[in-house]
Amino acid sequence: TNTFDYFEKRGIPYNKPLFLVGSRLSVILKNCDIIENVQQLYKEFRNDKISGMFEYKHPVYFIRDPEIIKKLTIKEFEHFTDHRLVIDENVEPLFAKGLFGLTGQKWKDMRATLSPAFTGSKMRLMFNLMNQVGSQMTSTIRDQINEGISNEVEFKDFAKKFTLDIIATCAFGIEVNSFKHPDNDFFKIGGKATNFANIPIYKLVLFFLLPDLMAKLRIKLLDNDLYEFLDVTMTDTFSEREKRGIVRNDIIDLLLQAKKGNLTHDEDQEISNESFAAVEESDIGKHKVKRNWTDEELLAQCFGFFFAGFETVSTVMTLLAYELLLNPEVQTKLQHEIDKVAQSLNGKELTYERVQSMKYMDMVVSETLRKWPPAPLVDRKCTKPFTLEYDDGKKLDFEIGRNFYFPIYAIHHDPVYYPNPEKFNPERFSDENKDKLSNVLYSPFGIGPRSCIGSRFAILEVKTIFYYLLLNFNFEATSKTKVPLKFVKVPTIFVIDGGLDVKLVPRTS
Ligand code: HEM
Repeated sequence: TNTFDYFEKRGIPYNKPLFLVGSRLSVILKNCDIIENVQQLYKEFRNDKISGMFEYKHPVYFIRDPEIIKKLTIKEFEHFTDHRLVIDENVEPLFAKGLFGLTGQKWKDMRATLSPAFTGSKMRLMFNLMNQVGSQMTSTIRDQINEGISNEVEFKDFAKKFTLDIIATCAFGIEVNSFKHPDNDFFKIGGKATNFANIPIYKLVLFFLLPDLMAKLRIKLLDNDLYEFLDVTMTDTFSEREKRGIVRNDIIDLLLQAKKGNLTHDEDQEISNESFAAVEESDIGKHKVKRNWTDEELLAQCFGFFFAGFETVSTVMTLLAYELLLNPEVQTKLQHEIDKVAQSLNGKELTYERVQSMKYMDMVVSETLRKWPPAPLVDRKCTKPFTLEYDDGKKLDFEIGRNFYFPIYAIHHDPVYYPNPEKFNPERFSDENKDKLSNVLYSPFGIGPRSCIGSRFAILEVKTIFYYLLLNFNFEATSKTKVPLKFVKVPTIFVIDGGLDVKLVPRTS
């Protein structure tokens, strides 16, 4: 309890901590899910721009004010470059050495090495791989329904198959059709390893409370299965590619180019019709870097993409499906747009440009990410002392190692910024309305130089899959569909309790 007077001394309102658990009792007792937790914290001191909470024994600032969030994450980024990570790189290197876990200069260099792989022009090349997954998998589903297999699906599991196949082909060079071969190792191992709901709560608490002890005892947060599987698969793939000079325009190709220092930001080729939610790369991500990366460091990036992109994208897809069930008029309007694109293609393959041209699709995806941002709370760690001046004369000293949170979910649901926030309303992102939204009020992919590197990849994936699904099927609720959705009471991510049952009714042309 020696830290418990931290906010008192600084005159910051705070959530009274309890021995060992700090402000986290309701989470540990599983009394609330991540959304309820973020909303409680946001509303508790609603008139204060900054409040305090205790993550177990650690004091953490909770920043509610958009202008202060912007200042700390963008203008003063150099003082807050890192995330808080409780995983030791000697124990779980593939996790800790991924972009999310890297710190300081190494993070800057890796970000600059990787960011050219995620520009619009690289996404255009990678689109062919995503397109193949979308079109092949949808026709497998249609065939299966024609053969008499039930058209009622649990959508989260269904969406995971799509996202897993896309990550497998784009980041690992492996082609698996998880609808045809649901028992493939990639799906079995990946699904288990990335499900945070499977991590026992006591383990999470110990990692936050005693990270050094966990490292000394060499206890891992995640199962070994995934590390071993990806390690073997990827090491073979890297050497095979280099030996045979295979080019697939996937992330492995780009990493191998990056390893040789041949990958640069091609700004002149940036693509128009950018998705609204996509984040712009900062100058840090665009600087030229010459650094030799080891195979392990490159493998850690693939692992990181897998980890960051599998659960998040499948969650967004499931919540988008949920909103289409509840808002049939949105589904119909979206299908009109899709049908028009399909007609204009006249039997030819879907292209990146056509996907990007769908305005209503972009509005629907943007609104899904507003209402359901899969990362409801994001953190930063102070890496250089900083004094914040705010509210005409108030001062707050951030010392090295101190963390703060900014609550993406709560800002996206604050009626001051989004009137009637629980209503799913894609019109918020119409041409007339969207420009009123700043990058802090709308930040499903985080803010500033450290924001999500995979935003374009994620959005393209969702749009491509929904193009094929809605072209082929109407989504309908079944007698088992639960409304409203409930979430498993875990403190980390949205996990839909009991999943989402959807009936896929084949459309007749
Ligand atoms: C809808 C899906 C996704 C959402 C909502 C999402 C959201 C986020 C958020 C909020 C962050 C932290 C940003 C910050 O601290 O300001 C992040 C970081 C990151 N995301 Fe995503 N993400 C998604 C999909 C993906 C995909 C598909 C990939 C990879 C292909 C990816 C790779 C990463 C990486 C590597 C980071 C760490 C970036 C860094 O520290 O420099 N994400 N993401």
